[in-house]
Formats: sequence, structure tokens, C-alpha cells
Amino acid sequence: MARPVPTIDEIRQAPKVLLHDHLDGGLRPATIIELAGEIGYTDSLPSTDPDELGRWFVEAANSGSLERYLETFDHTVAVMQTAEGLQRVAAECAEDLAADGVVYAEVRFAPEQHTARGLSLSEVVAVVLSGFAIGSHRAAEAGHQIRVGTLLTAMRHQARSMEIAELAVEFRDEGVVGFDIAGAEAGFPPTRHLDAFEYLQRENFHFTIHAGEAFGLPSIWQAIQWCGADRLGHGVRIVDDIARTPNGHRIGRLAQYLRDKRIPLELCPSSNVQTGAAASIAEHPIGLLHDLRFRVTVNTDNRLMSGTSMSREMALLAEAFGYGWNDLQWFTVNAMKSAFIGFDERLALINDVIKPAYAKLIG
Ligand SMILES: O=c1[nH]cnc2c1ncn2[C@@H]1O[C@H](CO)[C@@H](O)[C@H]1O
Ligand SMILES: [Zn+2]
Repeated sequence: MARPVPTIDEIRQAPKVLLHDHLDGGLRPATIIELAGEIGYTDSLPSTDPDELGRWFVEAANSGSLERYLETFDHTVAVMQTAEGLQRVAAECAEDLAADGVVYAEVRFAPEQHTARGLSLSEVVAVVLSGFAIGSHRAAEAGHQIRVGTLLTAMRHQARSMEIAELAVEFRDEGVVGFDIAGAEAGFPPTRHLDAFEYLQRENFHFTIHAGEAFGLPSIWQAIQWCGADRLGHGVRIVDDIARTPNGHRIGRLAQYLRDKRIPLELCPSSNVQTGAAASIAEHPIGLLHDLRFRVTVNTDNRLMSGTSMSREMALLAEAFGYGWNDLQWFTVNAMKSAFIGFDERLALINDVIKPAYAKLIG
């Protein structure tokens, strides 16, 4: 008899690892409303009822286009402009992830978007880091251990990536573990930011690049072969380089390279359905990429805009593809192996936290 698929409540109890989560895409609706009140932004909000506001974000983000999806961030970014606001949002992020059973998370945000009310880039980074520390501490007191690493994002349509890369390196001993570029993909190839990526490589630093989400193989190819990305944010369109044949699959050279080099794909199922990168969860290329043993990881992207959590993303996949605990452990270990913290720390989390917990679940 087939084993029942794990339920969301069971999955919440299992340790999970999240590599792709945006700080400005994960606010609690009630917090947005309170922060808006403090800075005089209330009249610009689509609703002042938390439940209604939460639904508004999901519906507005269900646009089928990345550009329209990204417009919803105007409201979250607007209320993340003060030291207190940023610290609170970061602390709640750590608490929410920990309560969902995430034991290690890399959370990203773009410092350049949070200076509208006079904070400097360094002040923005410092208060977010302190917020993560506060939230992780509170989570531990509530019985949930979490470690949060920070990624600094540069916006790909802007020209500040070198400055943000330097900022990331400046804070490397304070909790910033990597760098990223995000924003609209079509028309803004990663090679526009080559100087920043070359600088990061010279500094022996880590970076991921949003690529292969709203644009296809050329974007992925540039991110890996020109820019030297350690991981791919989404990368889902790598399936364009895989053809079904009567006997199996023909894997093109770029896809083969990613698979051979174990390049991690930060896949975000619900987000991809909302932006039109996948038709549905059941048709999401993660099924094929998992079967072909690419280095697949499961991520939330934006919990607010997708009305989701790490446990929910895993539960949706378990339901759609019949995944059991072995598969969920595989995704989790893949993610931990691909994290930007040191090898010793990754190994300790795999051996001391992840594997013992899944051993019990697998039974
Ligand atoms: O899936 C995505 N693709 C590209 N850009 C994104 C995605 N999600 C969020 N952002 C962008 O990243 C900024 C910093 O966190 C957000 O403000 C948003 O504009
Ligand atoms: Zn993203």
C-alpha cells in the first residue's frame, strides 16, 4: 500500500532549510498596517483590514507577469524605511520562519530600497541584522532554534550593484553571507553587473543570481558562465534545455553543466505559478528536475505575495507529486549543502539536526 503523503501539520514539525526568501516579501499584513500608521502611509494602502490586505497581496501578485507581481512590493518597501520598522520586520521574519520549523534561512533584501527617509545603506544593513538576531533569540526562547543568514540584493535595473557588493563584503563577519541581483529580468541581463560579480569572486565571496524565471536559457547561461554565480535564483527555465525523447530525456549542454557541477536551483513553486513561469504546481518543472537529480531546493520567494510558508510549499509538492519524507529530506539536505555558510556549520546542521529528525519521520 502506498504510504500517505506527509500533511502540512507533520511537515511543520520537520526541520527545513530556506535559501530564497525576500524580507520585503514576507511581512505580516497587520505589521504593514501598523507601520503605515506610524509613517502616514495608511491612505495609500489597498486595505486596512489585515485579512483583506493579505488577500489583496496574493490576488494582485497573481498577475501572470513578473513585472506586475513586483509592483506589489511598492507597499511593503514603503513601510520599511525607518530603523524601528526594519528591525521589527526582520525580527518577525525570523520568528515566523522558526515557528514554521525552518532551522536555517537565507533572507535577502535590497538595501538601496530602504533609504527614502534618510537611513544610510550601512544603517539599513545594521538594523536588519539586529532584527534577525532579536527574532532568532525570541524564537529560541519559544523553543524554536533558527539560524538566519542575510543576502544583500542589488536591483538589476539600477546601477548600484558594485556599491552593494562592497557593502555585502563589509558586513561579511556580521551575518551577511552572500549577494544577489533581483528585479525585472527581461531587458536587464546579469552581465550588466559583471564588475560587481568579478569583485565578489576576487573577495572569495558567495552570490546567487535571479535567472531563468521571466527569461530563458541566455539569462541562466550568462549568470553561470559569465558572472560565475554559485546558485541560481529560480533557474526553472533550464527545462527549456531538456527534451523528452521516446526513451527518456535529452539533456542539453547547459543543463548538463548545471547538473554535473551540482549548481543549486532555488525553485519557488507558488511564486512561479503566479508570475507565469509554471502553469500549475502539478506541472511545475520541479518534478522533472527532481527525477533527473538536479541539485533542487524548495523555497518560498515571497510568503506574503504567495500566501505561503516553507511547510506549505513542501505540502503542495507532496500532494502534487506524491513526495514522501525521503524526498523532503533530500530537498532539505540539498539546500543545506548549498547554503553560503561554512562547510563545518552546514555539516553540523545536516548531521545533528536534519538527519536525526527525518530518521524518526521516515521510521
Ligand atoms: O521572484 C522574484 N524575481 C525577481 N525579483 C524579485 C522576486 N521577488 C522579489 N523580487 C524583488 O527583489 C526585491 C528585493 O527583495 C524586491 O523589492 C522585489 O522587487
Ligand atoms: Zn526571488
